[in-house]
Amino acid sequence: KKYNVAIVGATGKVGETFLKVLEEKNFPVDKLYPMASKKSAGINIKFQGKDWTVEELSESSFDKDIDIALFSAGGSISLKYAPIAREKGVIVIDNSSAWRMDKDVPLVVPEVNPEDIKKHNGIIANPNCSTIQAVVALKPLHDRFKIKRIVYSTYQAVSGSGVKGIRDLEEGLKGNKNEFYPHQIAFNCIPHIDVFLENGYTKEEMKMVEETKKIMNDDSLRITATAVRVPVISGHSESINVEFEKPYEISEVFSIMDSAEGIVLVDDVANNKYPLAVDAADTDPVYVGRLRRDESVESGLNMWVVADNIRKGAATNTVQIAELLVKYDLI
Ligand SMILES: O=C(O)CCCc1cccc(C(=O)O)c1C(=O)O
Repeated sequence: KKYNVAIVGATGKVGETFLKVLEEKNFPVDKLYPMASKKSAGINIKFQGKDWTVEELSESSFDKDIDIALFSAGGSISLKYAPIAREKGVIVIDNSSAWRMDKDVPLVVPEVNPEDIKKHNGIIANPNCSTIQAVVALKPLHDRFKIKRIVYSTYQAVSGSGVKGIRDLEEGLKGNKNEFYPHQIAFNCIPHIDVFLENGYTKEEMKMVEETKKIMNDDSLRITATAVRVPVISGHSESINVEFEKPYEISEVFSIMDSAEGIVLVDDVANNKYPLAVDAADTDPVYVGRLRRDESVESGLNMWVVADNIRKGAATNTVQIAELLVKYDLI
């Protein structure tokens, strides 16, 4: 069977990666409907050996025979158009935060909570990139040792902000002033991603806290986060400290990580081997390393987790969700 797929935000960084990953995975697409804002309408897109024309997104865009719509065009577009698409019988997989915490919307990472997809009511949410890579690494350990507390510290690539963030870094490195970030990102670290909230955290930090609990289906988890922008183009790196309910052996952690789905263990510090953003760029795995006991608590562990924020962090995870719909015969 082949499916008619709409791509909302087809010309953005994530949108173009949706297309790249759909092709790489040979997803069975019959008709492609690339959609974007007026300024991108008319652009030609080559996909699976054919030419497709970008149409301007409108309220009637979903009046045709579309099976799945992949959204990555910002929260306001998702809030307005996902319900319109759903009304027409389209299954929406949304990459924005607009629907993630809605109780009727499953928030899915296929390696972590694939079954949740069966509860969908027409909209499925793709988690925040920093959350996705973290829960892929944490889920196998949570299943075995029961996590009680998580401390996230992230080092996030500028591509997470799209082309404007990338340009700020490239221009900044040439000594030109910044346009997009509140401060110079070149030669700097900025502890400010998204907006600040009443509690002094940023939205990016609270996304990690709240989305982790929903995906792991455990509101008892105690989580804190600090999200930092760093002068890297591709690949988010994260230092993750966890405290378990149960005691553990470090050798068992290594074997769990080495065999877990979606994870590549890179941990051989005697030979300077540990996950690096430049190695993760343009690949799909979540890379885990620097595994070591946190001696300051009863049963604690430190790790270093790296992944491509545009691929596994957004586009690949979304396409994997589409593949799950097919696998579970939900479409
Ligand atoms: O900056 C980063 O490194 C990741 C942030 C990704 C992002 C950017 C703008 C808006 C949203 C949003 O959907 O709210 C999101 C998101 O949460 O996926």
